[in-house]
Amino acid sequence: MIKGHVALVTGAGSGLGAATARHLASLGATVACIDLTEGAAAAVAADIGGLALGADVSDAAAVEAAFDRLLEKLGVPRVVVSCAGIGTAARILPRDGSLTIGAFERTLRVNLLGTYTVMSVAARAIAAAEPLDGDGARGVIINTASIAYEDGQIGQAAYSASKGGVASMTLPASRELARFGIRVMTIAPGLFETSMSAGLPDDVRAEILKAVPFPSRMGDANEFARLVQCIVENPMLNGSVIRLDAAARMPIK
Ligand SMILES: C[C@H](O)CC(=O)SCCNC(=O)CCNC(=O)[C@H](O)C(C)(C)COP(=O)(O)OP(=O)(O)OC[C@H]1O[C@@H](n2cnc3c(N)ncnc32)[C@H](O)[C@@H]1OP(=O)(O)O
Ligand SMILES: NC(=O)c1ccc[n+]([C@@H]2O[C@H](COP(=O)([O-])OP(=O)(O)OC[C@H]3O[C@@H](n4cnc5c(N)ncnc54)[C@H](O)[C@@H]3O)[C@@H](O)[C@H]2O)c1
Repeated sequence: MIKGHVALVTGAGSGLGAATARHLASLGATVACIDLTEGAAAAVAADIGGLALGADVSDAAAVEAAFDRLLEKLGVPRVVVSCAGIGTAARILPRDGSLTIGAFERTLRVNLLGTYTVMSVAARAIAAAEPLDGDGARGVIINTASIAYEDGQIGQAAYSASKGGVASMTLPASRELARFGIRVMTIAPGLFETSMSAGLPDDVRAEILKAVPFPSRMGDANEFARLVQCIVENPMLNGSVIRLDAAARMPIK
């Protein structure tokens, strides 16, 4: 379902998405790279002979338009990996008495609604495609949560809620899309070396790394990409959330 097929990666302009796009291309896939930052997607797409598509995943019309272009240029993607997302750090009750409801809404729109939107548009196209094997497999959708869905820190109520939603969608989505031969899986990464984690305060990152048993380091984006490959290549992986975290459990803050 990789070599000689089309794949779609969102958030492909950076970090885990970029590494996944590159890895799938190295395995013989033709990869469409969606990102809010079209230039970043274009740089990755140019490197791997893929297609760059600029779109905000929280904007359904933009996602549908990007998908229409993907179908026109490359055809139906059989592997869809949603990495697009934002990290939000905001207290429910900051000292200044402000409300952080806007930050919550923005986080849920991108991380949860954006993931649902891409999954919906992709599933519609994949369900109409020819089955690829004796099982009737047509494709696999892999979403990205975070260990914060279970170990959320102070200031991560919005982020953890968004990732908890992504994790919770996995089983019902896999149950519903089974009739179309579409598998749905979620990866919940721990701390990985990307632009997102680079933006964390040094003390926050240091505290988290103390709680990473082995290997006690940040993950490499290629290690995420290799799990994507494993999921695609093993048809028995369906409806589950896989923590990819070196046994980390995040501290309270
Ligand atoms: C990215 C991948 O998915 C993997 C991961 O998830 S990696 C983990 C990422 N972790 C995070 O992003 C952490 C998110 N949280 C934060 O960054 C911080 O909590 C925050 C920026 C929201 C707040 O920062 P913080 O340092 O607490 O500053 P601030 O809110 O001003 O509070 C300073 C002090 O005032 C106190 N205070 C804050 N709000 C208060 C209030 N409403 N009333 C009274 N006291 C208050 C706090 O107790 C704090 O003291 P503390 O040291 O005992 O906590
Ligand atoms: N890096 C980590 O430690 C870590 C850990 C757990 C989960 N995650 C999750 O992994 C995913 C990838 O994160 P990353 O570390 O590679 O971050 P990153 O910031 O390096 O990459 C995220 C990419 O998503 C794009 N993006 C953001 N909002 C978008 C939107 N509305 N529409 C389209 N594209 C958008 C950004 O432009 C960026 O290129 C995110 O969902 C993140 O929450 C990251």
